[in-house]
Amino acid sequence: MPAWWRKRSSRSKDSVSENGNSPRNSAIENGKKTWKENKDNKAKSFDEVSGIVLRPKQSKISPRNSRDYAAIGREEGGSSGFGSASSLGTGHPLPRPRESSTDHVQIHGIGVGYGSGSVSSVDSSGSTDDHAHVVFDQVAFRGNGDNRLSPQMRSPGRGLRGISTTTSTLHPRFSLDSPTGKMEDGKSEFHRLPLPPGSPTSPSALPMPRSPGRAESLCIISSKWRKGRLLGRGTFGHVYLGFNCENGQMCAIKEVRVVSDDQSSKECLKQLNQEITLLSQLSHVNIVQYYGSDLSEETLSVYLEYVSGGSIHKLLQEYGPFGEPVIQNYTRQILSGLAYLHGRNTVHRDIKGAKILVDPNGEIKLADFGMAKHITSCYSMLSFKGSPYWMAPEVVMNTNGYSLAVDIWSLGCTILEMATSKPPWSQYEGVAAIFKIGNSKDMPEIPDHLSNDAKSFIRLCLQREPSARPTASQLLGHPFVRNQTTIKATSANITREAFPRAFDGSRTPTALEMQSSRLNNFSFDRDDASRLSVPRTLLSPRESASTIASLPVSPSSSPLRHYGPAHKSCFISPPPSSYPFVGQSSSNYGDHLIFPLRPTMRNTLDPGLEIPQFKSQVPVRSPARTIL
Ligand SMILES: Nc1ncnc2c1ncn2[C@@H]1O[C@H](COP(=O)(O)OP(=O)(O)OP(=O)(O)O)[C@@H](O)[C@H]1O
Repeated sequence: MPAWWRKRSSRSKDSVSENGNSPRNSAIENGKKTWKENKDNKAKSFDEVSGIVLRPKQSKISPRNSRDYAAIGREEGGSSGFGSASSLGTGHPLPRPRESSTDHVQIHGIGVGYGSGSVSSVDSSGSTDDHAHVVFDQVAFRGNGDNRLSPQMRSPGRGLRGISTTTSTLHPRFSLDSPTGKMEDGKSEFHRLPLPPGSPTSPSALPMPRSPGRAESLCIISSKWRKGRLLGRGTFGHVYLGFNCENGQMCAIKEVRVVSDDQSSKECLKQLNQEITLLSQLSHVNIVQYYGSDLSEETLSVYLEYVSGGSIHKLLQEYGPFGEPVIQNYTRQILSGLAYLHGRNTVHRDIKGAKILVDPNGEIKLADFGMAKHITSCYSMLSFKGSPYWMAPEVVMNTNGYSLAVDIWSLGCTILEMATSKPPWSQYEGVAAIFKIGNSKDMPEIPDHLSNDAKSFIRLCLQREPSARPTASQLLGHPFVRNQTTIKATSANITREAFPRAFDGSRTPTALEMQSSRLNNFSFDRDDASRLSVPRTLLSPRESASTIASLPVSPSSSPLRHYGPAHKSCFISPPPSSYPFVGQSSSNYGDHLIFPLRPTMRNTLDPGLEIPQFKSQVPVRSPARTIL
C-alpha cells in the first residue's frame, strides 16, 4: 500500500469524525455509518489523492444542497484556472483501486451536474497540488493534494463508501446502469472495461445485463485480459500487449506503477489522468481508441486500442525515409485526426513520429495524449511542453501562450521527419536547435526531392506566425493531401468530424463553425505558399483568437499577471531513444541541458531562465490573452 495513500486514508477518517455534523445530508451520515462498520476496509482515498470524481449512485441530496455545494465548488475552484480542462467540465477519470471492490461506490465522471471544472491538472508550474473537484450527486467539492481538505471534501470521501451499491473497477465514467453507453444525463459516454472494438462481446455489441450481478460480470470480463509481451517503454511506464483469453482480441495495456510517495509518482498520475480524461472523450479512426482503465494497489493500467505496426519513428528507423505517396497518405490521416481533435479545442502538443502509430493496413493513429490539453476559453497555454525538434517557435519562446496551431507546426516537422528519417534541425544540438526555432527566421531544410505540393504544404505548416498557419481542416484541402476526385465528400466529412455536434442535427452550427467549415473549402495555390495566407475576413475561431492574442492587453488582464514565469512548466519530451543525446554520438537530437530528468524528468523550468539568451534577443511582446 502506498505510504501516501495510507496517510491520506487515515487523515480522511479523521476528517470525517470532525465533520460529524456536516450539513451534507443523510446520505453522508449513512456513509459514515457504513465507514465505521467497514473500517477494516482497505479502500484508499484515491479520489482525494488524484482528484477522482465520485458520484454516489443513490445518494439523495436535495437540489438546494446541490446548488449550494456547486456554488462552493465554483467559488473554490470551479474555475480551476490555468491549464485545466475546466471549460469542458470534464473530470478525472482515474479509476478507484481494484482492491476497493468491497467499496460500495459508483464512480462517474465529473461535469454531469455543474461542470465545475477539472479535478486536477498538470498545471503550468508543475506543482503537485492537485485541485480536486469532487462531484457528489451534482455537488462539486474541491480538495487539494496536500490534504487540506475542505469540509465539503471530507464528507463525500467518507460518505460515499457506504452509500451506493455497486463497485466498479471500470473507468469512472462508466455507468453500469446504462446499456447505451451514455451517462444517465445523456451527456457523457462511459467507457467500459477493455473490449476491443468489433468484438462480439464488446460493450457496444452486447448490452450489459442490468442485474445486480453486473459488476461482478464486468470484473470477470476484466480478468479475461492477460498481460503479454512488452510493446514499449514510455516516460511513465511500460506498454504491454493485452490478450483477451475469452475472445482472442488484443489491446495495449499501458501500465504505470503508482507505489511511491514521491513527487514523480503524483506527477505521473496527474499526467496519466490527463491523458485518460482526454482519451475517454475521443473517438476517431485516426486516434488510438481508449477502452478503459483499472487501478490496482500498485499500478494503473490503461487499456488502449492495439496498433501493431509501431510508430512512424520506428518504421523510419527500420525502413528509412518514406516515399512521397506514403507521406501524403499518412499526412492526410494525421490531419484528419488533428481536425477532429482541434474541433474539440484540444491540442495534442507532441505531434511527432514517435507518437504516431501505424496499423498493418497503413491506418494512422495519433497516440499518447499525455501532453494534450484542452484549451480553456479564456487562456491560451503558457506551459512549455513538447519535443524540442518539433516545437513551434511560440512554444519555444513561450511568450504569449500558444494554441492549436502548434500542432500544425509539429506536423510540418513530422513530414520532414518522414521524408528524411530525421527531425528537422537535427544538425543542431538541443539548445542550438531551440535557438534556431525560436529566435531565428531560418526554416528547416526542405528536401529537394519532394514535390512542389509537398514543399508548399510544409512551408504553410512552418510559418512562424501561428495565425498564418492554416488549420488542420483547411490543410485537408491542400493539393498535397487532397484526393482530387473526392474532395467534396472529404471536406464535408472532415467538417462533420471536426464539429460532430454541429452537424449531427442536434443543434445548429454557430456562425463561427460555419465560417470555419467554409474555410475548409478555400482553395490553395499550388505554387506559392506565401500567397496562401488566409483572408483575414475568413478567420476561423483559432485565427480569430490569434488575432486577439496579437493585441496587447493591459498587465492587469494578462494571464501572465497571475501565472508568471514561476508558473510555466517545462516538460520537454526527450527525443526518441534512438536519437542519441549530445555527447553520445555525432547525432544530437537531444541535449542533457534540456532533457534533464527523465523518466523522473518532471522538471519545472522557466524557459526564460533556462534559455535566457533567447529572451534578450526576442522582441518583447505584451502578454496577451488567447480566446478560442
Ligand atoms: N496503442 C498501442 N499499440 C501498440 N503499441 C503501443 C501503443 N501505445 C504505445 N505503444 C508502444 O509502447 C511504446 C511506449 O508508449 P508510451 O505512450 O508509453 O510512451 P511514448 O510514446 O514513448 O512517449 P512518452 O515517453 O512521452 O510517454 C511506444 O513507443 C509504442 O511502441
